[in-house]
Amino acid sequence: MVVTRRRTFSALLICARFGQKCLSWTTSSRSAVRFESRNVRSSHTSLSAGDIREKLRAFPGGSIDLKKRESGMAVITINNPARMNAFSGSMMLELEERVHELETWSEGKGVIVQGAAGTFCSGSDLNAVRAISNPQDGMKMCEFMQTTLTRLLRLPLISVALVEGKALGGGAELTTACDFRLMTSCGVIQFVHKQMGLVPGWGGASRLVHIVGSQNSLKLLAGAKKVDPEFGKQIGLVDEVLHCTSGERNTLDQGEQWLSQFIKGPEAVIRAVKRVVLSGRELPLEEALTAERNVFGTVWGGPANLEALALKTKHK
Ligand SMILES: CCCC(=O)SCCNC(=O)CCNC(=O)[C@H](O)C(C)(C)COP(=O)(O)OP(=O)(O)OC[C@H]1O[C@@H](n2cnc3c(N)ncnc32)[C@H](O)[C@@H]1OP(=O)(O)O
Repeated sequence: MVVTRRRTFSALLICARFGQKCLSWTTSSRSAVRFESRNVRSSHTSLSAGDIREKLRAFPGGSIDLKKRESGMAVITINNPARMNAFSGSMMLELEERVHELETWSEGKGVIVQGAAGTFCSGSDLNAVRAISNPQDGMKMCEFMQTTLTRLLRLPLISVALVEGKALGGGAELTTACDFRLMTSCGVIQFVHKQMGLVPGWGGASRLVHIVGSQNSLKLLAGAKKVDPEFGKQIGLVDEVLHCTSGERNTLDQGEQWLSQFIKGPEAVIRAVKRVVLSGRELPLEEALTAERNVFGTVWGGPANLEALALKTKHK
């Protein structure tokens, strides 16, 4: 089904207006959004996802773990340390399930994406890549991951990629599917695709251009340039540098502390903030303004607003 940009983004307006109902729209339709020329194509992942799911299932290993905390912060862990947290086929399927869980978590405010055992993610599992190296399967796998990562980025949660160690290939792409990137002083993000005779396919190039601009994206992709924390901050890819400590827990603590400054307060307000930023990021101005008005309507006169008015809050 080919739809115009306007029609696709009317879904975002529905999200803005009805909040929670947006989640059921997103998840029940399992909509994939693909940009083609000036149109947006909204297609069901099931068009091609059925058979690629079967193929992905044939490459098991590792897991994608999700912990949801009462504080409203969740942690996703890419867990396949024997392969530097490369994505096996089953992990791709599990990521989709975890994103679905977060889409339906109405108490959520933030999510951290990290790798297990001191490194982030080395991209797709090269064993699976070799087995599905024909263009048709490659494109289906890409579509599947693009859809999942687009859904991750569009969660009504503030998301952070916590890069400790290496984020390579698809792992580098995954970092761009979060709102923020934190990196330990010994971390590296590298789009190694060119060295593999590839370009990003999980949506990483499109998102990268939005984050660092086309000049920097060309440098990172055409040069397969290693991004260390200093360079990352300079080009706007990295938001904060964390201490490189031994022990995963410590890095996660630092990440949680950093994120907590942005998710303090009632979930309705935090989720509304994410929605207005998301519509500003993805919609043409007129539609973004409409979406913003609709989101505003969900918090104006709401409990947090009334409480602040009653307390005569001063912003000193
Ligand atoms: C659209 C998606 C495009 C993509 O993601 S393509 C994949 C891009 N990624 C890569 O090419 C990563 C290749 N791996 C490497 O460069 C190095 O292994 C890496 C990550 C720098 C780590 O180097 P070292 O610290 O020296 O460790 P190592 O090489 O001994 O690796 C430890 C074990 O992990 C394995 N591994 C690492 N990355 C993998 C991957 N992507 N798929 C499958 N296995 C992978 C590696 O083979 C090794 O296993 P083993 O101990 O030899 O059995």
